[in-house]
Order: sequence, then structure tokens, then C-alpha cells
Amino acid sequence: MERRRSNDNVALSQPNYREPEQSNPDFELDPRNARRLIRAAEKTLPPAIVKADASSGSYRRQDIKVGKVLGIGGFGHVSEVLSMKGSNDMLVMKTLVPHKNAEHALFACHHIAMEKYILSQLDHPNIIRLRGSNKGGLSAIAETARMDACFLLLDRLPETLSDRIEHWQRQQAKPKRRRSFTQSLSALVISRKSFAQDPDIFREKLGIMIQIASALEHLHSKRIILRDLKPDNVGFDMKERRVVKLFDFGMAEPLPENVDLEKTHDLAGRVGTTRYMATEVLREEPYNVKADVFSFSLVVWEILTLERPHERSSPDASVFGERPKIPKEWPSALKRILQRGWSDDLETRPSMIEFRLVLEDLKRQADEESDEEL
Ligand SMILES: Nc1ncnc2c1ncn2[C@@H]1O[C@H](COP(=O)(O)OP(=O)(O)OP(=O)(O)O)[C@@H](O)[C@H]1O
Repeated sequence: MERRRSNDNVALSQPNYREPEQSNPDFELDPRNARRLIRAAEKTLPPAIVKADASSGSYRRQDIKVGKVLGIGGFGHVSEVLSMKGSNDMLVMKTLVPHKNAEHALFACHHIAMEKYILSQLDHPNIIRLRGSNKGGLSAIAETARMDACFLLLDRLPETLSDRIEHWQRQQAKPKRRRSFTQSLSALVISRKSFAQDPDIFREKLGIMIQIASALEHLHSKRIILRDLKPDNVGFDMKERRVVKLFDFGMAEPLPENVDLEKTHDLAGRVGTTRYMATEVLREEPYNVKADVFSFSLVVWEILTLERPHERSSPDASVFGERPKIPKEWPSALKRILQRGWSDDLETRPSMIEFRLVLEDLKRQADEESDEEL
């Protein structure tokens, strides 16, 4: 995974945020600015996160040898780990890079501290695992006056869902191999039942959607809103390429223990990526975990059609009532759950459990149809 498919606008609270683009940055900071930055970060982050950040982590930067940069995000760099004391796993190191704008640098610090805090609470087969972090968290930046003194160690993911979608697009464009008459006939029967999709790819897609749903269900059970679900943030396992790993939790929002999950909350608006953002988040209205259900519905539609939502209009088209077109041959259960999933009305939107059950039912039917054809 070494590139990004799109330069979709990643919105923070401020619309003109730009990504750091240097592939070989100078990580050094002026020591006074470094101390000022970390003081500001500690003042503005929730106290529980500051406490967890300071007490976690045990790795020293000098014990880890990193290789090439694999990806540049809005907040920092992800590089391959070449060697590290005590581990032979294929890992990556996520670090921050200096930002010219002080406010952006502060956002970057929030992003990495939040990602660490959230990942350290999660244990799910479809969520990337945090394998380690630097000793002292953000305070290491103030101590060393280097932005890369603060880092996360994560499993290396070879591919994202965006890459997989491009792969399916290429396969779809390929001329079909000539088949025997009986093969063509049975393929036709399956593809009618699987609404004109290649039956094997259709089942693979359902498997992927179910795993994403299960990861979101786990997050919601931990009172966390992901807020940035999109194909660029869904990866696949290094060894088992059918296993999904959700990653990039820097935009996630943990809700306090005492709040009612059914109710909406006054949270920062326009957080995430505009194209996949729920309408209430775009409108800067109160929201809850159902914001992820909206984004998930758009991702499901994208997986099945291989088209990006609102590609021919503007990325914020949802806020003007626009929704992707659902092909009429799709099963009615799928049509219904998608329409509910991207509804403006939060009570109409299903929970991730309900969504997963519908997808599992479709997968069962597709598996049975494929067994019948053998
Ligand atoms: N675990 C990983 N294995 C391999 N490559 C990765 C991994 N995590 C991230 N990357 C690469 O690095 C890029 C940036 O990572 P990530 O999205 O986590 O950073 P970010 O600063 O949070 O970015 P964003 O602007 O998307 O929020 C990704 O687009 C991807 O190409």
C-alpha cells in the first residue's frame, strides 16, 4: 500500500486544511516551539487521554530502523519498519511531521494521541492492532524537539479497499475467457441471482462488507464513533488477503460512559471526509454512532457498483438530498437497508447489528446458490 487513490477532501473543523506533502521532511523543531506545542496539546486534549498518553509506550526511536515512506496522510508519515528489537512482525511506524501552521500541528498531536488511546482499547479481528508506541507519548516531542519522537507501531497492511476496488474494476473491464456452453449457462444463472455480478467476486464483496460491519459494531459497543469510514481507511491483512483491517482512528470520537448512545450529542461538525460524511455531520448538527451507518451505506454501494458516490456531482451532494442510484435488480432487502442507512432521519437508520444481519443473510443465499450450481 504505497499510494492514495483519491485526494478526497479530508475535512477537519476548518475547511482549508492541507495535507503535508514532503516525502523527506526535517523532523526537527525549535525547542521552544516544541514545548509550546505540547503544552497546548495537553491543555486541549481530554485529561483521560493526556494521562493515558503519558503513561503508555516503551519503545525508543533509536531501537527501530525504518525504511521507505509508505504513505503520507493529513497528519504525518507512515514508514516501513526494517528492524526492531523484540519483534519480527511486518510493522509500520506512524509519526508526525512538522506543520507550518501551529493549529495544524496541534491537530496532528490530537490525531496521534486519539488514535493511540482508541486502538489501545480495541481488540477485534477486523481492526488494526497497535503493536507499540514511544515511551512518554507526546511529551517526547517536547523533550527531543523532534516531531518523529512520537510514534505508533502498527501492523503493515499491503492493500486498501480502494486498491481492491481498482482491481475489481480492471477485472470487470477484461474481456471474458471463452467458456463452454454449459459453463456459460450456469454462470448466467448465478449471475442473474447475484444481480449481474461475478458470483465469486460478489461473495468476496459480501464477506468484506460483513467484516467492516462487524468492526463498526464493535466500535459502537465501545461507545466510539469512527467518523471517517471510507475505502482508503479499510485495509487487508498481510497474510490473509480476505481479512479486513480497519485503520486510521485519528478522527474517532469516544463518547463518555454516562451518555445515552441513542441520543445525539454536540460534537465537532464536518469531521471526516466530505464524500462519505453523514448529512448531520456536514450540517454541523448534533449526531451519534449512526453517522458511521450513513458512511457505511455509501461504502457498500461503492463496493457493489465500483463507482464513487457523487462522482458526477459535488462531494457534499448528500446535504442537498442527493443519494446514489440503486440498480432496480438489486435484492429488495439490500435496497431497503441502503435507503434506511443513508436516510436523513437517524431513527430510520439501522444499527450496525441490523445491517450486518441483512448482509449475512444475502451471503448465505449467495453461498447456497453457488453450492447448487456445483
Ligand atoms: N498499517 C499500514 N500499513 C501500510 N501503509 C499504511 C498503514 N497505515 C497507513 N498507511 C499508508 O499511509 C497513508 C497515511 O496513513 P493514515 O491514513 O493512517 O494517516 P493520516 O495522517 O491519519 O491520514 P488521513 O489524512 O487519511 O487521516 C495511508 O493512506 C496509507 O497509504
